[in-house]
Amino acid sequence: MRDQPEAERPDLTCDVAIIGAGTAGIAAERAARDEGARTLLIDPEFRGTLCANTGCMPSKLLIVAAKAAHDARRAPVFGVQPGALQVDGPAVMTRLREERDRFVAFTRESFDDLPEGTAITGRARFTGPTTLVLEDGRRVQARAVVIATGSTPIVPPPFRDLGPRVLTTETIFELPDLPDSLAVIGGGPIGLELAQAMGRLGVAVTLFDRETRLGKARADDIHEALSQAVARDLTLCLGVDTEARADPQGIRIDWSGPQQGHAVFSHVLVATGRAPTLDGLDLAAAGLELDDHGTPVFDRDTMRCGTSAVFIAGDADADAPLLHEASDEGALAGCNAARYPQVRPGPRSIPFTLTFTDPPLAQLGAEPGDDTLTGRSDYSDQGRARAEARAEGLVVLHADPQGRLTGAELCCPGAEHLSHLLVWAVQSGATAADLLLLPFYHPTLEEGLKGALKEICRQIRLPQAEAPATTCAVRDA
Ligand SMILES: Cc1cc2nc3c(=O)[nH]c(=O)nc-3n(C[C@H](O)[C@H](O)[C@H](O)COP(=O)(O)OP(=O)(O)OC[C@H]3O[C@@H](n4cnc5c(N)ncnc54)[C@H](O)[C@@H]3O)c2cc1C
Ligand SMILES: NC(=O)c1ccc[n+]([C@@H]2O[C@H](COP(=O)([O-])OP(=O)(O)OC[C@H]3O[C@@H](n4cnc5c(N)ncnc54)[C@H](O)[C@@H]3O)[C@@H](O)[C@H]2O)c1
Repeated sequence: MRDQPEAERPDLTCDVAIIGAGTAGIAAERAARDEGARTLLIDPEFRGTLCANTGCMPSKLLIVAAKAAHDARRAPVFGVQPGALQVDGPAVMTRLREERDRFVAFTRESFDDLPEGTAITGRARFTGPTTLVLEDGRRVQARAVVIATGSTPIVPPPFRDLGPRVLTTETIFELPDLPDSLAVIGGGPIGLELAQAMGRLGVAVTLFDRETRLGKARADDIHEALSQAVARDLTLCLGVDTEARADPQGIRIDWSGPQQGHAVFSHVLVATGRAPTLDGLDLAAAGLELDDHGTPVFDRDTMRCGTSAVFIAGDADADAPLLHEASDEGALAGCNAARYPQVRPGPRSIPFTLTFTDPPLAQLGAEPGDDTLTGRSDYSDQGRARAEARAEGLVVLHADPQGRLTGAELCCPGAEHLSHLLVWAVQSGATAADLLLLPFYHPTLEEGLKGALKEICRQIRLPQAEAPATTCAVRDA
């Protein structure tokens, strides 16, 4: 530094500068510090993670309120009469925000544990391969940089500039009351989860998507189960183009394609995807190679961008925009940034997505190939699901020619838990026969997996023996 002219001398120096204090950035900072690096964690707001503020947690809080309404509405199936159902919209939104704020406070408290001088408030942009400048003019020089700037909702042109009735996940959780009616544009995880929850809370919801496939469901029968389920709570309008304009009563949506029509909604939720937050970072100054979408080209085993000293993690890399991936990628990026130039590949978990509809949609592992074995379990008459009056959907398991499980698709009651068991089984290298030898308690949703596991075993003559203690004959003896 000493031979740099004073005007170019950095105000702040460190081994690893992390841009963005969300889940990925927090994990990167911790991992780099654990490796002995001097770190700076830079964020304009330090408001806590997206997950806690406007992502996973508030969306799940809305979903649990919707579940309470749904359970009350279907209680008469069991002979239980809860009386006339009333949903208190302001109370739903108040509880959501109170609980959300608790989660946010926890993520903010983690900033208090940072070593003094580590948290730097400001918006960063590159001025060179490992140099940054903050809005207030402070210059930062690092040995390596981690980009962990997250993502931002995409709002297509027809929905821009129509005022506060057009919502994104940045604004929907701030509503003082539930909307009277809601058009949801986009049937990905965000659109599906929030549309079904709002529908169950009594909001008249129509979900529009320009594609005919919801939630990127990979298998036709899984998609069929999902769309049948959500269509009970809302109106589906798929494969259509939408136009929007302001109307005295709200927002008018005109749609065209296989179906045509128009309607006025009090609010519109735009859930048409999220883009990495890379604008304003001046990636050109960092000299990074960019893909067609302007995202740095990086190695997902090391999180390194090309041959540079820049690493990327979380939604910013547009690879797998999920909480557990942001956390894992952050840790890997931070570790490698601290060790730079000694960069090593880190472990990556197998692909796993879970959309919290009811029933949930879960997909894990690789897509099936030509030699993939498949086994199915039908949940439309599964014992425990039937007892709970929610028997529907199916599980499809995939295995390699030796019977080793490689992936699964689920849309059935309990899929969020069943898919966890299955992803653990896949990651541990278990075969279908191995799982059949494990205990299955009765009567559970897990028992429903046996049909699919046996079908795989039959195809390659693997033993279909079950763990003896779980068979009725032994239990009854
Ligand atoms: C409604 C919704 C529901 C979701 N539900 C789930 C779910 O159930 N399960 C799941 O696994 N995932 C879910 N996700 C996805 C998950 O929330 C994200 O993948 C994850 O939170 C991304 O973390 P991140 O660290 O990449 O980004 P963030 O937490 O957004 O952090 C990015 C940080 O970068 C900062 N920043 C941006 N630009 C700059 C700059 N120039 N300089 C300095 N700082 C900057 C921002 O201020 C921010 O603090 C959901 C997302 C949404 C929107
Ligand atoms: N449970 C979870 O894990 C969870 C929940 C919510 C969000 N997320 C994460 O957030 C990310 C973003 O979610 P998302 O649902 O916004 O995005 P997405 O990209 O997954 O889905 C967007 C949907 O909008 C549709 N679409 C795009 N442009 C459109 C247009 N102009 N008109 C009509 N439809 C249009 C697409 O066909 C697609 O179905 C997801 O990829 C996921 O990783 C995860």
